[in-house]
Amino acid sequence: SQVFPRTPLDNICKLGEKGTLLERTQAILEDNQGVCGSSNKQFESKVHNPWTQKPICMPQTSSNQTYCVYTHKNHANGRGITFLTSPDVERTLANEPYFAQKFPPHVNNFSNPPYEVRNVPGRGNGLYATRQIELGEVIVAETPVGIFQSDAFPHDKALKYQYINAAFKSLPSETQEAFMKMAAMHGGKEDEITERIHTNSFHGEFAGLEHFMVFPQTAFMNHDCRPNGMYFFDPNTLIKSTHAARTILPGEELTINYISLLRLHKERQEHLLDVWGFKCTCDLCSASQGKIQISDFRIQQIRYIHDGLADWSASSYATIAMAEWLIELYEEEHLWASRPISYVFAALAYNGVGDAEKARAFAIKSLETGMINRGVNKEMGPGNNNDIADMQAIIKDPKSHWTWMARPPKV
Ligand SMILES: C[S@@+](CC[C@H](N)C(=O)[O-])C[C@H]1O[C@@H](n2cnc3c(N)ncnc32)[C@H](O)[C@@H]1O
Repeated sequence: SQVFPRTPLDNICKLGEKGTLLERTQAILEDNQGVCGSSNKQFESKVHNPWTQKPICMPQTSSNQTYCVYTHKNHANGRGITFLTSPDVERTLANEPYFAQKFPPHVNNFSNPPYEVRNVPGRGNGLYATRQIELGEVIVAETPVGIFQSDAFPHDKALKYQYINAAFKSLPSETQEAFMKMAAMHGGKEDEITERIHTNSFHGEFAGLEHFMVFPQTAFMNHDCRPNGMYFFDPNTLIKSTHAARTILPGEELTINYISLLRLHKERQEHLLDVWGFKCTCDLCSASQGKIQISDFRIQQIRYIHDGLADWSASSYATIAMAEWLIELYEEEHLWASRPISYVFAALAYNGVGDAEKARAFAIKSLETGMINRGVNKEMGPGNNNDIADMQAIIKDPKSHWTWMARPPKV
């Protein structure tokens, strides 16, 4: 992959060191031209690869940390991307192939989508299928337009808004428009850009540090505790792809999960309220107490079976019957978006007792039903984060996989 030279820190315009807040904000909005004063003029002609404009840095804090706006205006076929992050993180970005890659035509292409935006009282906008969407079909594939290190939101609100606005204003105007179409529903305590970041961001890690990522089209999708969409963020390409987790009929709302699907009702409600700032009104959360209790009971059983099947020690309580039961529980619970996981568990469990045929059949099924949100990603799972590779290995040669006969049948 191509490596770009990084921007040395002293080749950066440090805003906020002088002038009033108004002057500084104005300076940022004027695209950072001549705002650093004459001492920095000597740097102005230098190259800032891979960035298309000169990085803009906050004044350093007492901890000597600074955060800067780094923008690539042409990224992903002209959509643009801006980072508000630390120079340490930026150093690692410069080694990533994000800026050299060619994007497939469906990425950031929102013409002729299989959905329309509709407004539903109580939930704001959402995406609704305008035709049948098949299992696995791509619904949205897009790159983030803004990536903000979570630590880069200082308590000094004026300073925070100044730099967040500078990041926003550095994006192409069409991308700014898409950004402003996102909902601002996080309590109204922040400015309009920050409010949108808090309402719509997904978490991601860059250089091991937490960042908020903004995907304006995916952001139209409401949360559902039993969603019909599943997504995967590929850290190597920065593409977030959302796919149908089952056949979706015309008129159905397209939904994703903002949080883990295996939390109990109360845990989900609390988390969505505390972190996302809304009370979930999805079908499951709006169901009768009886239905919610049955769902919670299934989730508890799923968690128990997961723990057993993930334990490959001699004292594990896992059985093959549990693996079969797990698949039924996922079906009954309508956990389409994570259903492939149940097949992964079953494939490994059958391989563990030396049933190659069943192991292979479930491995195939896991790949057929999606595995989208597994990708090369982490999260919980049967012991490692290489589910796809594991399933492919079992399909190819079950006996060469480490689980082969690793759990002889109990007598
Ligand atoms: C990422 S946005 C989703 C799109 C948004 N509805 C809009 O109008 O653009 C997240 C916001 O949508 C609303 N929302 C999403 N899922 C919801 C749900 N299950 N129940 C209630 N409100 C929901 C909440 O206001 C939340 O802050």
